[in-house]
Amino acid sequence: MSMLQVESLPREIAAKLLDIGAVALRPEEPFTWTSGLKSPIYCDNRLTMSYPDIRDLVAEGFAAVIRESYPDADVIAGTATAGIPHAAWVAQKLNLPMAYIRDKAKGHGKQNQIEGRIAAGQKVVVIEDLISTGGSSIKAAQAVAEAGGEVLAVVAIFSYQFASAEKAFAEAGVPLRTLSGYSALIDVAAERGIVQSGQLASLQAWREDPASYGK
Ligand SMILES: O=P(O)(O)OC[C@H]1O[C@H](OP(=O)(O)OP(=O)(O)O)[C@H](O)[C@@H]1O
Ligand SMILES: O=C(O)c1cc(=O)[nH]c(=O)[nH]1
Repeated sequence: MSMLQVESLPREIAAKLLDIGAVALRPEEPFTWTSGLKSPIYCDNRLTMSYPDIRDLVAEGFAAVIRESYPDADVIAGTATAGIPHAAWVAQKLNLPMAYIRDKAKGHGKQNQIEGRIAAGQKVVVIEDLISTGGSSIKAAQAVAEAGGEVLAVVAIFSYQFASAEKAFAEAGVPLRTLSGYSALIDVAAERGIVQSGQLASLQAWREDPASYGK
């Protein structure tokens, strides 16, 4: 692949998500998110698994961020389920151990929440596919901390960049880095004529107050 330009990743990844139909707009029948919020948009980053060039672009992006900002990471830990494959690809690129974090401990077997090894004191980068409220990945980071790991950051493919999510990460003391996000997505979608200028204001207003949408 050609030289990776981290600065151009937000638009590049947003364009790829649009290319593969990962972004669905459905204002007439809002999606229900994992947090319970209703949304006119759903971004299915799981589809990137099916495209080797796109999943490799994502893995290169993650690897570049980790090499640059978290070079002393000991473990790459994916959030279950959608973060797991991306964690595996970047751990392989960086030749680092990998683990994954379930949303809750198993009710049988070893009753683990974390699978794989995270030893006390190890520095961990958590890989997530997408940040809406941030609730899932903050919970995952807290599980790592309870296991004795030191969370260096959550690094995600995409964030809706809600102010409330940024506040939640700040309050939890968990640094967040993302490869792409809603602003880049809306810019590229507008340039392509996928969203019309008349829809931009309502998409912007939705992002400023997502909790009120559909109420
Ligand atoms: O920032 P949040 O508000 O927590 O939302 C984002 C989370 O929601 C999705 O997971 P989902 O619960 O759909 O499960 P999956 O990863 O197993 O598909 C996504 O993969 C993130 O983990
Ligand atoms: O918040 C969620 O559940 C969510 C939103 C979204 O756009 N994509 C996704 O996979 N999950």
